[in-house]
Amino acid sequence: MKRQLVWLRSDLRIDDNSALAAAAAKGPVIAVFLRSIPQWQEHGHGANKLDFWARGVAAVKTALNGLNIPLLHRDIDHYNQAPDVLLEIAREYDVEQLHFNHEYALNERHRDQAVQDAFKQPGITAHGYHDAIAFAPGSLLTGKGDYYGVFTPFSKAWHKQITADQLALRATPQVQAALDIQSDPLPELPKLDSSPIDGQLWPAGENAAADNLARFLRFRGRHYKDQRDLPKVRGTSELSPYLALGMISHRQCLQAVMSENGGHLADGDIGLTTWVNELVWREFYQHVAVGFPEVCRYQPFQEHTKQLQWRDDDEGFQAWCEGRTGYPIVDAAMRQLVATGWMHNRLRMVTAMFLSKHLLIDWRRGEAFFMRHLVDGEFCANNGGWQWAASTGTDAAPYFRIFNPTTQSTRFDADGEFIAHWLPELADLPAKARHAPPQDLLTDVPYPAPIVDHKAARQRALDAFKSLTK
Ligand SMILES: Cc1cc2nc3c(=O)[nH]c(=O)nc-3n(C[C@H](O)[C@H](O)[C@H](O)COP(=O)(O)OP(=O)(O)OC[C@H]3O[C@@H](n4cnc5c(N)ncnc54)[C@H](O)[C@@H]3O)c2cc1C
Repeated sequence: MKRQLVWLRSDLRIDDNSALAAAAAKGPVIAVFLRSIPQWQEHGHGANKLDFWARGVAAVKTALNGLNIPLLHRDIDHYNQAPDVLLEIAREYDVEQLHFNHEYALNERHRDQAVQDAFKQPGITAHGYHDAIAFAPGSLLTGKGDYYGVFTPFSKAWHKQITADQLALRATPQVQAALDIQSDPLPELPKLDSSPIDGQLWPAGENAAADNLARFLRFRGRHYKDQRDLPKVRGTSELSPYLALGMISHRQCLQAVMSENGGHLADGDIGLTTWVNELVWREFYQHVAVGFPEVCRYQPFQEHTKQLQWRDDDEGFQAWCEGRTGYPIVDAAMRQLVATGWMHNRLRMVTAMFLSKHLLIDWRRGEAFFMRHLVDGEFCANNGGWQWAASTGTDAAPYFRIFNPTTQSTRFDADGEFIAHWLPELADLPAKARHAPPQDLLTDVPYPAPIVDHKAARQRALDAFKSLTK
């Protein structure tokens, strides 16, 4: 029987993996991973994500080997080397078909098209599967046949049209007869410009992801709506790194919700259905990347916002990066990001808005900084989130909606515990004073005064947006 080659990328799991299931149904399987560190660095990924990725590959290798599926490992510098490297493997190992799951950002789509073209050869083909999201981009469109540029109608259409087939879990391959092919040893990560965070913070692999999901649904899912905005509470799933690298699938998440929620995704427990909505947001931004590919070239979704005159302010940017803005909630969040590779969603919105509105610094600088530190860094969600905050994107926050960081702080970290945790220098202040410490309480405390005045900065941003012509 001819062999099947599965090319793993951001789908590092053996359960519920469309490409792997399809390959295993056809014949003996070999898997391959192409490590593309220079290319991923060009895409802005930093040590945290690269390390998590490497650990994920190690975990999937163990799982594949348990099925007698060998994992080959190749290093390439750039995606344009992928077609040749894959063809060479296909020829060497007598492969009939290459199988992979689609990725939707622009460079990845170009890479995959080039691979598919290269595989149009006698006796050898390549097949891509829509696996990472429920609807293939282009299959969920507005009445006019356009991609959705607004979330709410997208979400309504998603819930209306979703089918049991789309949600059905793909078969896990059976153990196959051993092949006379050894897995490659996995190389160490090369020296990067910074060290990754402690790997124990984010254990990699599908077992860790499944445990996280089970714990979330058991203990926190039903409280999600009430607790998801409170950064000091562990109220969200913390599954984003696992979803970003496919150590768990959206189908596994949705099936688990349905079994907790009487088979429903949109009705039933409000905590669980609110959580489903976040998974739909994830899917929405992946459709946006395909429907509006300019966003993948770091262009604003809202064309007229190209006119915005962003401020050149390296000092302000540095203060934001290092958590020294004098706005405790912003600074605490930035320190959480740098220390853990993750930031709470509410605070991603607050810090992104602070950079793009209060400091009027180009959102792309913030997007890149997030990408460099996030262990869950994923182009579509990160770009979507940043463009939302900067009022340049789909569903953009209207430009005049500018979060007051201090109000956000008193609302979502009422007792200042999150601030005290990440800014221990403020922990001895009375809880209420931690949100906007009065200068007289800071005489012996090494904490800066606010680098901008909220009111004045807000007005500056409003003026900048008002001056744009549509
Ligand atoms: C400026 C900014 C940048 C962001 N960058 C990223 C990023 O690089 N990678 C990333 O996965 N998410 C990003 N998000 C979305 C969101 O903040 C994270 O997905 C979420 O905080 C992850 O925590 P969680 O897994 O506990 O989420 P939960 O609240 O448990 O949500 C479940 C899952 O839904 C998805 N999700 C939730 N919210 C969103 C959203 N707004 N957009 C898209 N998907 C969502 C994630 O996959 C998440 O794991 C960003 C948001 C903003 C505002």
